[in-house]
Amino acid sequence: MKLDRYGVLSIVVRNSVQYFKKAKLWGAAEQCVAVLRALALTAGIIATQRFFDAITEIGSKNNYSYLVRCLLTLAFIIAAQHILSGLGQYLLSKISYSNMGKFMTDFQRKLGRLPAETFEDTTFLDKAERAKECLEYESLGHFASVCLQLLTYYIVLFVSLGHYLFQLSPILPFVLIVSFIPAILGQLMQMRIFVKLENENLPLRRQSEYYKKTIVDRKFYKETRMLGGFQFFHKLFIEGLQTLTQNTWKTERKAAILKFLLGIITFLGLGVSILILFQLTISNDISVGAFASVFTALSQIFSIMDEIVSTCLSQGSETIAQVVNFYRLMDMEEVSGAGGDSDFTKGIVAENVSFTYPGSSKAALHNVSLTINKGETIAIVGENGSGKSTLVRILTGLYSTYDGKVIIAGQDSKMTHPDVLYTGISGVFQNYQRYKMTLEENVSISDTKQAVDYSKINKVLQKAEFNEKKVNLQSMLSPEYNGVDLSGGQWQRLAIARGLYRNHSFIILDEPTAAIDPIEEARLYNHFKQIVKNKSSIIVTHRLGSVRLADRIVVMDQGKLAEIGTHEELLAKKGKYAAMWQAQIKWYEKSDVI
Ligand SMILES: Nc1ncnc2c1ncn2[C@@H]1O[C@H](COP(=O)(O)OP(=O)(O)OP(=O)(O)O)[C@@H](O)[C@H]1O
Repeated sequence: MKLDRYGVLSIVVRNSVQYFKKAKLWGAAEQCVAVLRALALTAGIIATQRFFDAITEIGSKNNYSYLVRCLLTLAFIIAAQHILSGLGQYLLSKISYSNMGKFMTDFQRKLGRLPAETFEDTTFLDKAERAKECLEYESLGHFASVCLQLLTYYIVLFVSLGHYLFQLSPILPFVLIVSFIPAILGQLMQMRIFVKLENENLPLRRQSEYYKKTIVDRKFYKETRMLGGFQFFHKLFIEGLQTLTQNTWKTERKAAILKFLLGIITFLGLGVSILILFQLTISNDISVGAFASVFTALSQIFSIMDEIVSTCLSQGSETIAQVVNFYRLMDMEEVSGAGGDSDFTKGIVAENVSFTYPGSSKAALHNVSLTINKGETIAIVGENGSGKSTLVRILTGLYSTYDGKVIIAGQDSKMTHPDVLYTGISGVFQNYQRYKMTLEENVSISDTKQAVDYSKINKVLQKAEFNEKKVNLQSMLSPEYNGVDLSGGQWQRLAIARGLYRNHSFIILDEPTAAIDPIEEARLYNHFKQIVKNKSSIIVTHRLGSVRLADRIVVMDQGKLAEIGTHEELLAKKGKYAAMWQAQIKWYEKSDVI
């Protein structure tokens, strides 16, 4: 029989093995302590019985030394129980923290090795978010710990305690277990109710969190205030919160009634167990000491059973879905490919490339063929959604699940490892990052494999015309960390400097210039063309004044390469480019850029 890779048993075994691999000797120590805790608990009940028996017999036997020995044994066992319990807690938290870090590292490494296009898939992003939550709440460690404790603590406890009770009366362990069945059923029903509640509440909670952000988050608040959106978002936030509270309250009420009814049945079971004990004592089948020890231990036994059900069944079954999601993600196929040496004199060649985003039914690119020669600057223009950025991502080797063929610097992008492809490629994209770090780090982060080259940082900042006087290389660029913020335009120049700092033979500017006016952008791009002389480059923009000096211009339309040629050739063609140029020419009329 073949085991389902994501079935409960497989996942329990896999997660426990991972837990042990990460915790090593500490994990073995934790389980040994769990066995000793279980044995100490049973030993405590037996020692209590012996102690009570010794007291009841003291009048007839006068055996004081035996009584003292029983008392000392009991005291020793109780002390051992406390020490073992503390040790167990210590080991659990020690392993939890160190394992959480190790699982998190595995997870981050895995994300780093997944194909870039995976991150365009919203269902994947949702799964990754849930896997992150699973790690943050230490669910993997807790789940492994619960499963292992089931073996090393609860089973050992039940065998040892059950054996003791069975010796007193074979019916006693049976009654205890039967009287606990309603509690098990109750927990299962509660679990279902709460899982349903969680499924209903999850999207509502995310939405409410989002509305809260629109009011208080730095990214949103300016627009929210300016547009007078506070009341609107606040109302949505309150409505969401009310629905969440109502749902929770209804479920809690249902669960409380259920718990109360089942509690009565369990209480009756407890009563029956006491009656049996009483009967056994009266008929001299068990000693008074045995009655006293089991009677005092009954509530402890019940709370242990309750613990098993709530920890193992309830928490365990809630967590398993998260754990399965985590391992499914960890099993996702990674980017792979051969090594090799890139040769950028061979340029970049795309042949009949088509691409559809994961989860999308419409192709973003259809049959695009394009060659970029060494030292050539290609501009890509086209309307919103025409496929410019997608084409760039494929030409730089970021996406590899396309149809057709792409050869980057002599390497087939589907067969070559991305690390090889990215060597020699640099880029600045629309949503470039504003790192909350120093100016120096913000630039040098694009080439962390080399030692920081300060003169190169200054040079690229100059080339990108970054001229913010109030900062130096060590200035922290974030008001949140007592630093300064830059204007949108300066951030864009800084992003271009970052792109130039990285060693490259092929560079892409994918519209990082929206915060710069059209004339300034055109000037910057013309300057850029001089900087990247002898290197292949791509400029993506909507503003045609910036692309006039490109060696060739590619016009994208609905995922297809509609036109290609120099500015003059495309104007002469009187096609899409010529129409776009006519529409924009007035932007540049009074400037000497074009
Ligand atoms: N993550 C995604 N999932 C599904 N479809 C996407 C995704 N990203 C882009 N698309 C779609 O692919 C097509 C091409 O998008 P792309 O971003 O390449 O266009 P673009 O020309 O760069 O647009 P813009 O000028 O607005 O940046 C569009 O129809 C877009 O809706």
